Order: sequence, then structure tokens, then C-alpha cells
Amino acid sequence: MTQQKRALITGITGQDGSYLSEFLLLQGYEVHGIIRRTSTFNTDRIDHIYEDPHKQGVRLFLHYGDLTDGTTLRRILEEVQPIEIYNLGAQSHVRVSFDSPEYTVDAVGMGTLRLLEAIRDYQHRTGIQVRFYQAGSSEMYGLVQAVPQSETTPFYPRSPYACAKVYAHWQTVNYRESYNMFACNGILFNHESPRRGETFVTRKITMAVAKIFAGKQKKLYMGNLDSKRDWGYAKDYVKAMWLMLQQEQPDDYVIATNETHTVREFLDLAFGYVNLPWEDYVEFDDRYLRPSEVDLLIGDSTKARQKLGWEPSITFNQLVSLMMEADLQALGCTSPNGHGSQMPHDIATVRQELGVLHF
Ligand SMILES: C[C@H]1O[C@H](OP(=O)(O)OP(=O)(O)OC[C@H]2O[C@@H](n3cnc4c(=O)[nH]c(N)nc43)[C@H](O)[C@@H]2O)[C@@H](O)[C@@H](O)C1=O
Repeated sequence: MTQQKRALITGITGQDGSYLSEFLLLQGYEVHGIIRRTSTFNTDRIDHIYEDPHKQGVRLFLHYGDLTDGTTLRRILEEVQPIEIYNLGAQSHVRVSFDSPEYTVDAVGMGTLRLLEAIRDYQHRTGIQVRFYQAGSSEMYGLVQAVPQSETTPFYPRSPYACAKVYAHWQTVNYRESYNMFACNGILFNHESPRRGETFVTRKITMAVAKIFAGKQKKLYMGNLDSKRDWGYAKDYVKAMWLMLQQEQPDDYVIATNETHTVREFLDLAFGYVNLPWEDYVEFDDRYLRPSEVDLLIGDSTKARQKLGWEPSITFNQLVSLMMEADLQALGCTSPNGHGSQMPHDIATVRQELGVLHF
């Protein structure tokens, strides 16, 4: 009998955690996730795969814990005994990290160190090698030192969030080199989807456009429209995380589309999807500016394409359409362009793939 593959995910309730869980379940893994206790439910992105795990044969388990609580991380590690750990948990909002720098650095920087220490002791005691994925970020390039940015581009972080990610990145390298740990950094450029948090710029835009189209919102208040980002599709990016842990040797990889677009271009496509001119609806609000901005990000993912065989499955235009379609559907609207049938990878497909019948 082959041994059940078991993965542990921090940040399982987030966008990436939910896509990664689906992906790993489809690969036959038993998936364990760490969730923070909150007074309101925060599992909506995974409810469709979590409900009734035993009856449906879906092996997804949740544990209360927090990256700021090392004792619990150790306990969960002992209990779950995973072969792969994906560290996706974070206070991941760059703007918010300026307001809550200590918490952000504790969860993102120290949280990674706590996990690495727990794994180091666990490996030492049991002799079992755990493969570790660290969710790095293109924000680490900040004030970019080269264009495009690759694995060899020096970091120049421009926010408490990015500083903490740089710390976590180097600790991951350090544990790999000091303790012979199988630890990888994925340097992921922005990745979006219909499950993206509502305060990140892409989802904020697509939700607002859908509401404006439905007559439920009048204006959209925005910050800097000139910044450029390399935006990919989150579902593609979680596959890259897994691929990194399946290689013979641990290494660090940039995951990106290798294209860059301004926030203004995103607005143009999203409003264009429902045939509205964005200039009539968008207004400036300096609350959305950051004390220091990251102006331009564009990745060079050649290494991942060559070594992992990874590549993005959809274009920037398709990404905007996919997100627009999902937010229009959520409001019961049909897009005026009749793009509806092109929506790939929706939740219904995932449910079908998992063979789960009742939701
Ligand atoms: C890879 C990286 O990706 C994300 O970080 P981010 O790039 O900061 O993402 P965002 O969607 O918040 O901002 C993108 C750009 O859009 C500008 N912008 C204009 N107006 C608004 C606005 O109204 N809201 C927001 N949020 N941004 C705005 C804003 O100033 C910035 O230049 C996180 O997942 C992070 O965790 C991560 O690792």
C-alpha cells in the first residue's frame, strides 16, 4: 500500500490556500490547514471542499493555530506529520502593513522563522524530511534594481510587508544551507482570481464595475493608477508551488507572466467589459496611496519555465474577463458582451473534478 501524501498549509483560507488545497486534493493528498479563530466565519473559499469531508472522500482537515504562536505550530506539526508544508499565511496587504508594521513583521517574518524552527526540530527528532515552500513576493524587489526582475535581481523592499518577506526569504535559504532542509522560495508576482481579497486593486475594481453596472454603486475611489504590475492567475501559480517541491533539489523560482500593465489598463479593460468609460466613474482618494510606492514590477520566469515546465495558462485580458464574469454572475448580471460561457475553472468545475455532489 502506498503511503498517503499529507500536506500542511498555513493561510489555507486565503485565495492561494483554497486553490492549492483543491490542487493537492486532486493529486491525492490529504490536506491539513491552519486557520485563525475569528468571531465570524472566514472559511468561505474552502467551504465547498470542506463540508462533509469523510462522506465525500475529500480529505481536508482544519486546525486552529497562528503563525504568531510557535507552540501550536509545533503541536500541529507533530499531529499531522506532513511531508510537505506550504507557508502561505500572512498579513498580506501592503498598504495595511504601514499601519500595522509590528503585527505584519511578526506574522510574516517571525512566523516563517517559527515554522522553520519547528520543522528543523521535527526533522532532527524523527529523521523525516519535510519539504517546505515559502511564499515569497515580488514586493521584495520594491525599488527595482533591474528590469525585468529574476532570481538574481537584488531586493530593495519598500514596505514593512516587503521587509518581512525579504527576512523570511533569507531565513528559508539559510535553513536550506545550514540544516540541509528541502526549502524553496517561490517569488510570486501578483496573482489574482475571482477569489482575490476585496481590498486588493484588481478585485476592488472588478467588484465595483459589476456593482456600477448593476446600478448598486456610483463611484470608485482609487489611489495611484500609474503603478505597473505583472498580474497572473492564482490558479496557475499554486501549481508552481507544488512543482517546486517535486524537484530533486530545493531552489528558488520567480513565477510571473513576464508582462506588465498599469492599474489604469486594468480599469480600462474591466469597465470596457461592460462598455462603460472608466473616467466617468473613478475618483482619486489619497487614503489609498502608500508612504512609498512600488512603481514597476515585471518578472522574468525563464528559470521556472525551463526547470519546472511551468507556464501561465491565461492572458491578462482573459484574467480580467474571468474576474469580471464572476463578479457579474455573483450579482445575477449577464455581461453585455456575452462572454459568459468562456469562464474557465469556476467553482462548479472544481466540485465536479473532486466528485463532490452536494453543496
Ligand atoms: C505580490 C504582492 O501583490 C500584492 O501587493 P500589491 O502589488 O501591493 O497589490 P494591490 O492590489 O494592493 O496594489 C497594486 C497596485 O495598485 C495600486 N492601487 C491604486 N489604487 C488602489 C486601491 O484603491 N487599492 C489598492 N489595494 N491598490 C491600489 C497600489 O498602490 C499598488 O501599486 C499583495 O498580494 C502582496 O501580498 C504581494 O505579495
